[in-house]
Amino acid sequence: MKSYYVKYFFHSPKYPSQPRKPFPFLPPSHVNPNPNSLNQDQQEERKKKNKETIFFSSLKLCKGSIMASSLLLDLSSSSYSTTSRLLLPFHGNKTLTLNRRLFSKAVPCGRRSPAFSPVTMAMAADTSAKIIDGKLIAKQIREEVAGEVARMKNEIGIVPGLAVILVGSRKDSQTYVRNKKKACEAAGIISYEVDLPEDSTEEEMLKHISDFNTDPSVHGILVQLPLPRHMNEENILNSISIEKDVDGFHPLNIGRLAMQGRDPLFIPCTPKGCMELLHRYGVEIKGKRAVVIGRSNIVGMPAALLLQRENATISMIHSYTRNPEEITRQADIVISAVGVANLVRGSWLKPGAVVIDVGINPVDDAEDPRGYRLVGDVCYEEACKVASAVTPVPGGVGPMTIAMLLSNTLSSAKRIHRVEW
Ligand SMILES: Nc1nc(=O)c2c([nH]1)NC[C@@H]1CN(c3ccc(C(=O)N[C@@H](CCC(=O)O)C(=O)O)cc3)C=[N+]21
Repeated sequence: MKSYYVKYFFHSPKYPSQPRKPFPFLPPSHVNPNPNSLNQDQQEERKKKNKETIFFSSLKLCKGSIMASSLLLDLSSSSYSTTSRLLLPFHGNKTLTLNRRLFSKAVPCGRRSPAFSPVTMAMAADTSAKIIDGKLIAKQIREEVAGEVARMKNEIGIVPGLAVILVGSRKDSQTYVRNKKKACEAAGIISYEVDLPEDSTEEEMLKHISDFNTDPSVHGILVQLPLPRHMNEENILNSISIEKDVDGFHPLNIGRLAMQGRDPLFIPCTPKGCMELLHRYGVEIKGKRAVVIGRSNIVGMPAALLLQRENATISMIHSYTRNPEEITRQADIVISAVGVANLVRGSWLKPGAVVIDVGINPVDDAEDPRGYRLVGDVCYEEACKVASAVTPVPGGVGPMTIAMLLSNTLSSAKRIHRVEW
C-alpha cells in the first residue's frame, strides 16, 4: 500500500484531532532553497522521500462526512506553529481529493544567510521595506512589564505568577516552555512549571488546572499546545478559569472579542503581538483593507477580529479561497498565519503593503548546525522589494508572542488585585 505523508488531522469523532505520533521533521524539498548544499547521500535520501511524499494544501475524504483540515490549517489549535514539522504517515484506503492550488505557490524564493541580520540583508537586497523589528519591540515590552512587576511588588507585595503545563517530551514544546520561563524570570514574574509524561490522563491534567485555578499565587495558566492526541483539548482549555486564561483561548473570551461593545479579558498572545507591532510602527488600521491568511482559532481568526475592532475592512483567506493572490494584492495590511514556507510571494502584495508574517516553518539547511532554519509564510526577499514594512522570521512575531504572554500575566495579576494604575 502506498503511504503518503499527510498534513494534517481529521475533525471527526472517529479520528483524533491530533497526530498519532510526532513524525520526524521532514520539510518539503521544494522549499529548500539550496538542494546542492546537501551531500550525495542526503540528495539520494531526499529524492527517495520526494517520490513517496505528497503535500496537500487541502484534502477531503470522499465519503463526505469526514473532512480533513488542510495544510492551510492556519497554525490551527492543536498544531500551533508546528504544522510544518509534523507530517503524518497516512495508510489510507480512502480516495483523496487534492487541492494543490495554494500550496503549489510555495516554492523557493531566495535565501537569507544566517550570518546576516534581517536589517543588513534588507539593505543588501536593495529594498525599500522597513524591517519591523519584533525582537527589539518585544525587549522594550518585557522591560515595561518588568518595571510594573517591580512596582506591584513594592507597593502591594504581590508578585505575578504564571503556571505552565507541558505534557510529553516534544523538543519544540520544551524549548518554547523554557523560553517562556526564562522570560518570566527576567521580568520578575514567578513561573510554576508542571511537566507531565506523554501518557498522563486527562483527569491528571484537569486536577493540575483546578489546583492552579484556586491557587492565589497563580495569575496566569498556560497549557502548552499541541496536546497528546488522547487528551481532549477543548475540555482542557475550557477548564482553565477565564480570569487566568492568559492565552485567551477560552470560548467566552473569544466570544467577547467578536462582539461589539464587549471586551475580552485577554487578547490571545500571537495576534496581540501582531497588533502591537502595527501600533508601535505607527501603521494606520482604521479604514484600511486587511487580509488575514489562515483561520486558526489561535492566530488567524482572533487577528481578523482585532483588525475589525480597529475598523479595518477584513478578508480572510483559507484553503478554499479562490484567487488568494488577487485578494491579498488589494490589502494594505497582510497577516499570514498558515505554516507554509514562502507561500506569499512578492506578486501577492500591493506595493506599500505592511506585512506581518506569523509562520515559523523549518526548512532544510545543511549549513545550519541544527540542519534546518526557520522561514516565514512570506517570501521575505520578494516582500522586501514590494512592501513598505515586513516582519522577519525569526525576530518578528515569535518574540512578541512571549512578550504578550508576560503582559497578559501582569494584567491578570493587576485585575485580580484591583490595581488601578
Ligand atoms: N498554549 C500555547 N500558547 C502559545 O503561545 C504557544 C503554544 N501553546 N504552543 C506553541 C506556540 C509557539 N509559540 C511561539 C513562541 C515564541 C516563538 C519565538 O520566540 N520564536 C523566535 C525564535 C525561534 C527559534 O529560533 O527557534 C523567533 O521567531 O524569532 C515562537 C513560537 C507559542 N506558542
